[in-house]
Amino acid sequence: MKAFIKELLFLTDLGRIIMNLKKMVGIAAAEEVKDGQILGLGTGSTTNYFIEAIGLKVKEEEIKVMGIPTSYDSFLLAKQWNIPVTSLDEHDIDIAVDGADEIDPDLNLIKGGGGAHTLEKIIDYAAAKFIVIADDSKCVDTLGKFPVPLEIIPESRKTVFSAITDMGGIPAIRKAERKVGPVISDNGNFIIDAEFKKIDNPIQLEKDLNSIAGVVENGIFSQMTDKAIIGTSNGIKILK
Ligand SMILES: O=C(CO)[C@H](O)[C@H](O)COP(=O)(O)O
Repeated sequence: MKAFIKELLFLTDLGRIIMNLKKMVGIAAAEEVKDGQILGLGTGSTTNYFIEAIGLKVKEEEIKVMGIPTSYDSFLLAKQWNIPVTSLDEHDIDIAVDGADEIDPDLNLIKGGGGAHTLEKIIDYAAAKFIVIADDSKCVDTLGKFPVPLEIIPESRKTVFSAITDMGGIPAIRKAERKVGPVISDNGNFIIDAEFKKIDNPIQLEKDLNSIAGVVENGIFSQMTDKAIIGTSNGIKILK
């Protein structure tokens, strides 16, 4: 595995970069995991590489760990890799590793591109250490180009939409693919996306959005990331 990391660090073929960068940071995050730890297993194509790298270490009996998945998707992948699964009821989390849709220089994030941000936030925020992994296309000066995902109670759609509009956002229901109608979250709620274009104060907006009745959770993760492992064409960049 070390040889593979070395090979990826010196990748120069731009055509393979994004996928390989995701794999590179997934493997790098797995290198931080110690035997016996409880892991928060994030959701998304980048985190899938982390879960896979942990699965390989478990298979090779390099480490014994347990995972707490942040979605049905990461639960199924953990099962596929024979990573024992537990819950927050049973264990505290040592390290949570998760992806992001946007990362600002203060390590505030927008997450929820996969609609899993509610459980991701519960698990990532509960971890003793929260590491975000991403390729460098996710790094921005100011959050907001990526619309903020929100999980909402379906009955609250109209009032949530008008509250978001009053706050300067443009809300839209996320439409499902290969199913008619809205995306339904793992918790049975609607996922909506609110465009704010430029978020000057993510800490305040995270609080304000969650104060709207009917909002279960929003996808701004402010002030909680301990470390970001960013994949670039020149190798790995660590942000703290
Ligand atoms: O927040 C998430 C899912 O809800 C993902 O972590 C985020 O969308 C990044 O995904 P990817 O690694 O596929 O780019």
